[in-house]
Order: sequence, then structure tokens, then C-alpha cells
Amino acid sequence: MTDKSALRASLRAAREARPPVDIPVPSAFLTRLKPGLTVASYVPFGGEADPSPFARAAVDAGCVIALPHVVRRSLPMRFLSWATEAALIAGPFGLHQPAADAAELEPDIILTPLVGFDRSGNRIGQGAGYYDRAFLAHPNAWRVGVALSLQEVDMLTPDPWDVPLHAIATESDWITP
Ligand SMILES: Nc1nc2c(c(=O)[nH]1)N(C=O)[C@@H](CNc1ccc(C(=O)N[C@@H](CCC(=O)O)C(=O)O)cc1)CN2
Ligand SMILES: Nc1ncnc2c1ncn2[C@@H]1O[C@H](COP(=O)(O)OP(=O)(O)OP(=O)(O)O)[C@@H](O)[C@H]1O
Repeated sequence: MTDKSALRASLRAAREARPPVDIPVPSAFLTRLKPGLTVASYVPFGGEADPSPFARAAVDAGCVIALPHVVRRSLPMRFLSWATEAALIAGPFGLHQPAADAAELEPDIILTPLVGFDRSGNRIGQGAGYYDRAFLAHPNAWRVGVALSLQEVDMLTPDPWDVPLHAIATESDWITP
């Protein structure tokens, strides 16, 4: 646990020290997009990789976009409908989120912000367990991490509750464990 939080702190610092980079959208991602699918994106903060090119490709393919919405740790994160250009509301931790009464959607693809990852698809996030719980609640969703390559670590030891990613996109790689 201490290991995980020390690693999280150093990876966060590395991520923030780095100028923004564009993550290209791989063709393997594009081919999964179908009209009417729900793609959960996120609004990046703290140097997180920007998933907008993926969300834009999804909109162009006729998909519906959802964004995560959290209230507090004891409550599950929900994915709420977001129309491009719709206003976002200030939430906890300085987050920008859809309004709490936006429609809740079942995501088919979850673009996942990462603090760290390895080539087996293990990940660490903010440490609140929101995404791990969401992955259990939406087991059929395709879990795609979006990250900078400098967030890769040799090997993460997963905790029992950790749910691995199906794929990870970085500025230089498309990793499918
Ligand atoms: N862009 C983005 N949106 C997201 C997430 C995310 O990781 N990235 N989430 C993924 O779960 C949810 C928000 N979860 C969060 C959970 C904890 C903290 C947090 O603890 N922040 C602390 C500590 C930061 C630090 O130690 O530096 C803070 O702001 O005080 C922030 C967001 C939903 N939306
Ligand atoms: N399915 C679950 N049910 C209940 N609690 C969970 C579940 N998954 C994770 N948690 C709790 O969440 C906490 C944080 O887990 P972890 O350190 O793996 O965070 P993380 O993977 O970085 O966070 P996130 O999933 O939000 O990105 C742990 O204390 C864990 O007990």
C-alpha cells in the first residue's frame, strides 16, 4: 500500500512535469466504434493524457459520450450523458462534471485516466477505487487506458480488487495485453 502511494506520487509528479502531448487514435480503436455505442471519456486534470481525440472520433462515428460523475467516495461513480459543448459543473477535487441530473448511461467503452500502468494491463489511478468499482459494475465494457508513455512501469502487483485494462493507448504505442 505504501509502495503504491509512493509510486503514485512520483508518477503524478512526472506526468505534471511533462508538456502536453497528443495521443494518436489507433485504427484498432476506430474499428470498435459503432453508431449508438456509449463511450465514457473524462476531462483531464493534473497532466493526465487528453482523451479528446478519442471522444471526437467516437462522436464522428455516431457514439454517445458519457463523463464520470462522483459525489463522495462511499458512493459509486456514475457515467452521465454529455452532449459536446454542454456546460460542466464544478465537482469535488476540482473536477468538471455533467450536472447530477444528466441521464445515467451504461458505457460500452471506458476511456480510463491512468496514473501508472504496466504491459499486462495493470493500472493505478487516483487511489479512491472509483474505476475499479466501475469496472465491476460494467463488466462488459471495453476498458481502454489513455496515458503518456512515461507512466509505464515495469510491473505492478495487482491488489485482489484490481481489474486489468484491455488496451492502453500512449503517444507512441497501442498496447493490448
Ligand atoms: N480526469 C479525471 N476525472 C475523474 C477521475 C480521474 O482520475 N481523472 N476519477 C478517478 O477516480 C474520478 C475522480 N476521482 C478522484 C479521486 C481522488 C482524487 C484525489 O484524491 N485528489 C486529491 C489528492 C491528489 C494528490 O494526492 O495529489 C486531492 O485533490 O486532494 C481526485 C479525483 C472521476 N473523474
Ligand atoms: N470493488 C471494490 N469494492 C469496494 N472497494 C473497492 C473496490 N475496488 C477498490 N476498492 C477500494 O478502493 C481503494 C483504492 O484502490 P486502489 O489503490 O487500487 O486505487 P486505484 O486503482 O488507484 O483507484 P481507481 O480505481 O479509482 O483508479 C482500496 O482501498 C480498495 O479497498
